[in-house]
Amino acid sequence: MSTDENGRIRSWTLTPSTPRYSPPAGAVDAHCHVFGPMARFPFSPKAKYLPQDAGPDALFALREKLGFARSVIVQASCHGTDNAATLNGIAVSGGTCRGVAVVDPAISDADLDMLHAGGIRGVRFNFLKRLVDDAPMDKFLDIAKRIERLGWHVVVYFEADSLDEMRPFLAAIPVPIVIDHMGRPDVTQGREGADMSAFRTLLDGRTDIWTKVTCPDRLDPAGAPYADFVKAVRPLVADYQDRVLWGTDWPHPNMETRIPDDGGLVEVIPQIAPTAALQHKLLVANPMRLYWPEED
Ligand SMILES: O=C(O)c1cc(C(=O)O)oc(=O)c1
Repeated sequence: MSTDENGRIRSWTLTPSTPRYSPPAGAVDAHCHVFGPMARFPFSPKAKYLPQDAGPDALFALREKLGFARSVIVQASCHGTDNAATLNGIAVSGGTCRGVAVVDPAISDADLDMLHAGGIRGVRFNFLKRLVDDAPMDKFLDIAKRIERLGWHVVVYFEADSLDEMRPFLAAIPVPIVIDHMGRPDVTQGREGADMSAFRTLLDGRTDIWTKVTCPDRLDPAGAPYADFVKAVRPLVADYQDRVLWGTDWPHPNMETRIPDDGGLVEVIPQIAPTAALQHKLLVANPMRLYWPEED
């Protein structure tokens, strides 16, 4: 745990290892965040955690070290619905970042257009009670309908025990859906455990539901080298290879007691995607289709 004199938490390591595995050219980290810097981009008064600054410079330095070319910055809950920090990260990236926003349901069409011009390509709906005060499904559905004209998708974050109540909501969404961290299955149940099976049923119901095969550090209680995560997730990558994404999740919000080594997270990639063809889909072809479709 690393908390500074102002009570601000650091949830990422300052000394990540250099991974032995080298991602393919053009690899995309499709799930990471920026925090602040707070002096320019204050956190939301409703934030459930107060992190130290983790701005674009630190993100780009890590990306370089890990061998990634592009990033998708996902608006972190600590910034609420003010996407300025995310837009700043995209703006200073020279075209190498795109983003996913969190929006107030009352947002105007003009403001959605402004987000698009700033590199946003999706909206995130967060259902974790420890992260947000409310998650109004009817209003989220309205947003999902309004972003269709922009060619965006929605990113949904929920936990495995709420999957059943999510099903009708997800079924009503008219745009592609990306599920954060596979809806947090209990990976110790194994590849055919109840959580993974329920999640596969969801993926089987629609061909435009994608998922991020991310966060072994959050999902595998045994920690590195994340053997249970690998066992449960490798078959998922093989079976849904055209709709899986990978990301570091840096700066790992809330992971202050189990800070992962980012290099160690990259080492997991060739274990869940064991061939060059799978790695290319996971790290290049799939995220490019979703976030840089004009280059596809
Ligand atoms: O599980 C988490 O604590 C978490 C939090 C956030 C966020 O605060 O936005 O994002 C994530 O992807 C994961």
